[in-house]
This record gives sequence, structure tokens and C-alpha cells, in this order.
Amino acid sequence: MKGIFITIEGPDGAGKTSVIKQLLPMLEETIQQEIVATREPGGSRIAEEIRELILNPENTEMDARTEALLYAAGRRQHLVEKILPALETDKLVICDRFVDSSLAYQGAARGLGVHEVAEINQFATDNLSPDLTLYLDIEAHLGLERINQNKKTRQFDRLDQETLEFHEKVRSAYLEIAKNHVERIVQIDASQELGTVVEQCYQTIIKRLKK
Ligand SMILES: Nc1ncnc2c1ncn2[C@@H]1O[C@H](COP(=O)(O)OP(=O)(O)O)[C@@H](O)[C@H]1O
Ligand SMILES: Cc1cn([C@H]2C[C@H](O)[C@@H](COP(=O)(O)OP(=O)(O)O)O2)c(=O)[nH]c1=O
Repeated sequence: MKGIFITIEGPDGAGKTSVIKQLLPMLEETIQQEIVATREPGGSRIAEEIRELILNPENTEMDARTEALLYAAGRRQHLVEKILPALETDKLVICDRFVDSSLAYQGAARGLGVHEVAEINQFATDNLSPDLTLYLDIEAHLGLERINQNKKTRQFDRLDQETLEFHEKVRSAYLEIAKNHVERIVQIDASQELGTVVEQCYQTIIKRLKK
């Protein structure tokens, strides 16, 4: 498999969606390889249906393990339908969120255990790990402030109902995961101006592609 698998991670409001939007045309201009941009939760028809179920603000009674299993199930379907076929045909796949999100949100913040959630995801992904992960780091309250400022343009989902404390746990878990996987994860300060964050992401990807 010659494709390259890049994931973008970070707390809510870190700027993942905004960064990817600007990054794509920059990459398309400079590299020959075809790019497939996708996102989790979702990214395929069945996985988008699972996304609706997980993020529906009315599903307040959803159990934490059910939530973790649904994310893993959606991930499996998305992987089989979209990511693996792209990698098998040598494409560059850029995915907004992947397993690290489940480790941080369900494993750490929900308290299910990072190790336990890693195990169900190893089953779901058959141990596929990204070649590179850009971790956009931001303090939880800053990410939430960004989202609140732009509430009208963004859908309010079930995880947005969580407390600041929950989002702080997410961020601490990401920092720990990044520290433990320096060979794969590059940490970028997402509190900088958007243009600077995009440029740093771009340079990191180009450096990885030259390897
Ligand atoms: N570097 C930045 N500086 C200031 N605002 C930003 C920056 N990056 C993103 N934003 C704004 O913050 C909000 C959340 O960004 P978004 O890209 O949706 O984040 P995410 O996908 O990580 O949740 C958006 O309104 C976006 O315009
Ligand atoms: C992929 C994934 C996302 N999530 C959460 C993070 C987000 O709060 C929510 C929706 O993800 P997303 O649509 O990426 O939201 P945002 O643009 O705010 O980052 O799902 C998990 O809890 N576990 C996971 O495995």
C-alpha cells in the first residue's frame, strides 16, 4: 500500500475544519498525488447515519460504552468504504479525526479508559495507524469560545453540551497521547493566527512526503 494516511486531531474549536479547507488547495497545487479529504464521525453513507445517531442532542440517555462502540463502528465502515480503497490506489488521505479522538473523548474524558478504547479500535481498524497526525493544540476554553462566537454557522451537537471540565480532560489526554507518540504526532499551536497554523501544517506534510 503506497498511499499516505494523515489525520488531523484536536479539541473542539481547534480549527481542524478551517485548516483543512485552506490546506487542500495548497497541497493540490504542489503535489502530484491525488488527495482524498474526509472526516469522522461520518465519511460514508452508513457512517454518516451512525454520526447522526451519536451526535443527536436528543439522545441524552446514550451510554458511554454505546457511544464508544458506535464511533468505532462508524470508523470501521468509513475505513472499509473510503480510506482503504484510497490508500490501496496510492492516494493521500487527509482525515479530520480518527482513533485518537476516541482515546481522548471516550477513553479519557468519558472515563472508559484509554487502553480499553484503544482495544476496541484496534479491532475496528485492524491496527491501521496514520502515517502522520497533526495535533492542533488549543486550551479547551479558547476552542469553546471560538465555537460560541460562531454558533449560528455551526450545528449544535450532543458533545457540545459537555462541560468545560470535559473538554479540559480531552485536551490533557491529547497532550499525553502526543507525548507518547512523537514518531507519528506533530503538535501545532492552534491558538496562532489561522494562516500561521495552516502554513505549519502544510510544511509538516510536505516534509513527511519528502521522506
Ligand atoms: N486560528 C484561528 N484563529 C481564530 N479563529 C479560528 C482559528 N481557526 C478557526 N477559527 C474559528 O474557530 C471556529 C471553529 O473552527 P473549526 O475549524 O470549525 O474547528 P474544529 O473543526 O477544530 O472544531 C470557527 O468559527 C473558525 O472560523
Ligand atoms: C471521531 C470522534 C469524534 N468525537 C466527537 C468530537 C466532537 O465533539 C464530535 C463531532 O466531531 P466533529 O464533527 O469533528 O466536531 P468539531 O468540528 O467540533 O471538532 O464528536 C468523539 O467523541 N469521538 C470520536 O471518536
